[in-house]
Formats: sequence, C-alpha cells, structure tokens
Amino acid sequence: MSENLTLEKSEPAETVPTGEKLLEVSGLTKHFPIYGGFPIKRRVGAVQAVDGVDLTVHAGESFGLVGESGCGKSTTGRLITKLLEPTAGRISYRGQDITHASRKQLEPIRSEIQMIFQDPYSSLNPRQTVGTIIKSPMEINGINPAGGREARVRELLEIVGLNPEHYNRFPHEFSGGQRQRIGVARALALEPKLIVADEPVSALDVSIQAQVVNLLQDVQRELGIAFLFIAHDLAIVRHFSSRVAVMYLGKVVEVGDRDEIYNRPRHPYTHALLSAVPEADLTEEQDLSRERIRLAGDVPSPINPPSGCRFRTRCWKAQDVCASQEPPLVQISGNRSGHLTACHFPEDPTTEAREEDIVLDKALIALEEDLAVPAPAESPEDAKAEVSKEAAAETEVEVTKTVEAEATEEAAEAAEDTADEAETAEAEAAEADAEDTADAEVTEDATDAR
Ligand SMILES: Nc1ncnc2c1ncn2[C@@H]1O[C@H](COP(=O)(O)OP(=O)(O)OP(=O)(O)O)[C@@H](O)[C@H]1O
Repeated sequence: MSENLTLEKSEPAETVPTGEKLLEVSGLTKHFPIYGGFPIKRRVGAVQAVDGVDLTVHAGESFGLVGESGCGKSTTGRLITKLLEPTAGRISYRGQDITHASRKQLEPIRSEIQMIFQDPYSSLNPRQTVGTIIKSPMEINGINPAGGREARVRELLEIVGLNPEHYNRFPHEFSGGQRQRIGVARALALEPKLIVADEPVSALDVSIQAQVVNLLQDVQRELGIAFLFIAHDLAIVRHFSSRVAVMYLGKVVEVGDRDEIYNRPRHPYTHALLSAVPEADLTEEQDLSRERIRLAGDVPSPINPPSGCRFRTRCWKAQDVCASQEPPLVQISGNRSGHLTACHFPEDPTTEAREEDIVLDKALIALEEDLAVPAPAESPEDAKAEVSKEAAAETEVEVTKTVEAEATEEAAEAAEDTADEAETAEAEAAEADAEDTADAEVTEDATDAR
C-alpha cells in the first residue's frame, strides 16, 4: 500500500519522549488455554500469544507496534484496554496498577483509554444511528458536555471530517473510510488520553488509508492524545510513530525511536521486515543495491514456540546458544540510548546491502537438494505400491470434486437469493466510496502541486 500513500509530511522524531509515563507494561503475558480429551476435558496446552512484553507509552506520544500476523499485537492491545485479562505481568496507567482492576476500580480511568478497531464494518452497531453510536460512551460514563451531548456529537463529526447533518444516518449509508471516521469520533467522545488503534486502516481501500492516517495524526498532534498504533505495515508506522517496538511470536525483539529502528536496526528480524518495505524515493540503482531478505516460511506455532530465541528457526545467524538461551531485551553495544535489542548475534548498525539474497525457507532448500540428488531405482513392489497410492489419491480427488461441485451449486442458489438484497446496499456503499475516492484524488493533486 505504501506506494499509494499521500501522507502529510511527518515531523522529525523525538529522540527522548518528554511527556509523563502514561502507560507502563512489564512482563505482560497472555496464554490462551487449549482444552482436549473425552469425556472429561482437560487443559492440554496453551497458545502463548503474548509472552513477557515490556513497553512504555508517554503522554502525547505515538508509539508503533509492528510485526507479522499472529505475533500477538492485537492481544497486547486488548490486554492494555482491559478487554482481556492477562495471565501474568503488570499494567500500570499513570502510576496506578490496573492489571487486575475490577470494573468499579476502572471506572475513573475507563474513559481515558479508548480503542479504535480494525474493521469499521463490524465494529459499529448497524441498528444504531451515527448519533447514538457516538453519544453512547458519554451516556454510559455519565458525561454531560456543556451545550448537550447532541451538540458535542455534531462537533465530533466535524472534527473527523464528516457532515454533522449525517447525525441520524445509519452505518450502512457510509463508506469504509467514513465508518472508520465514525469509529474515531466515538473514541474521541470521552476525551481520552490514550488511544489503542489496532490496524485502523488495514481494512480500508488503499486510496482512503492515507486520509484516515492523516486524520489520526492530526488528532494525535492537536489534541495531544497518546497513541499505541498497531500495524503490520512498516511504512505507516514510520510515518505515524516516533517510537517503534517490533514484535515476534509474542515477544518484543527490538524497540527504539523511529530513526534508530529504520536506519540502524540491529535485530535480524527487523532487518528482514524492513527489507520487505518498498521505499518510494529510492533510485533504480539504490533499489538494486538494497538489502533483500526473503523472510520465507511461517511464524512457528505459538502453542509450542522454539526454545531460546524464538526467531532462531528463521534466522540466518542462529547458533547453538540461540536455542539454549533467550536473549534479553537490552541496550547492546553500538545502540543509542533507548534502543534495545534482544539478540545474541545482532547485525551491524547499518542497513547497507548484503552481497546475496538470504533464503530462510528450509523446506525450499530441502526441495532443491532433493531435486539435485538422482532418485534411487525403484523395486517392482515399490512401483506397484506407488501406483495404488496414486489411484487412491485420484479417487479422493474425485470425491472432493463431487462434494465441491454440490457445495458450489448450493452456494450459487443461496447467492441468488441474497443478491437482490445486497444490490441495494452495494449501490449505496459504492456511492459513498466514490465520494471518498474523489476526496483522495483531490488530496493527491494538492500534494503534487505542492
Ligand atoms: N481468543 C483466543 N483464543 C486462542 N488463541 C488466540 C485468541 N486470540 C488470539 N489467539 C492466538 O494468539 C496469537 C496472536 O494473535 P493476535 O491476534 O494477537 O496476533 P496479531 O499479531 O494481532 O495478528 P493479526 O495481525 O493477524 O491480528 C495467534 O496465534 C492467535 O491465533
């Protein structure tokens, strides 16, 4: 998406955050239990979604949390906003321990921590008007702004770039980008001090993403709200956040201010993530010399993560010690103040190009090796067994195809039934999308002109 972003110019990152410590998280852990067995279900394991995360967000700061899908970013966000109960660790908000705070104990600070969700389609109640959606946090928290709640809602709609006259409209009458603006207005209704934004633009059309990021940035700067900005897109985090933490398989592997992380990454995983980010302003020559690391293969299962360093199974520098000792997240030699890295064999503090590509996919290497070695001659028995295996596989494929064909027929019938209903809703959404896209083009033109 990065190539299509038309983001407003970002200001230089603050090296040392100046605000008070708003949120302090230490050793934060969430293990989701897995139950199995019959007839009596027992706990047979756990998904180690978040495992000992430490991070600090200062007042008014924008802090980015990045990593591949499944590394525990959303779970961290949900733990901080108290939508989930942690298995271990400590969450402190403005010096107050809220790790296991009850509903009643949380009441005074509930309004100060808000969340913006990834999917603007499912996060808004389709049966409520925009006015009701934005007003309800004020009602629940007994907040009565001067001038009344309705006036405040209209004001908020204006702040997020929506027409206050749309107060009585329903979510389906808005495009994705507009719905996310409604989500932002709802989060702002309680004048929060900290907003956890969980992938707030990844579900949006590319042409709309930049507008919503710019809106969030304006909100962050003008209203002085701290953000924990969760994303897998490093280009957006770079633009939005002054400090960044990189997560891998439930752990923070590197944290530091934006320029340190992007210009002097030390953890091999950060290098790999950055090598996948397209840079809009690179010349062709620079682009060719740029480091390319193909981080192939999937993140290992969080049910049984690798011992020691969790990245070692995909790391080109891994040695025996990486399997036996977990590297601590510390300021290693060569790092500036506040730049912490968890690695036994960190990269040099430079992002210069490597000599060759690094392929981390062991399965691919094994396949290439297999192809290079000529296959041993088959005995007649083996050949027969192979033929019957193939025949069995073919029968299985046939069965699957028949089931698939039946399922497709059924799906087609169902689709016909719903098509009429969907057509009306789609036409309305398309109209709204067209409005948004037009806005995006105007922004791009304006930027070009500048
Ligand atoms: N309620 C749950 N029960 C069991 N496992 C869960 C639950 N919620 C999340 N997980 C698992 O925890 C791990 C981390 O999930 P999480 O959603 O936090 O990752 P993420 O980095 O936000 O990924 P994504 O960007 O895809 O949402 C994943 O393996 C996920 O399957």
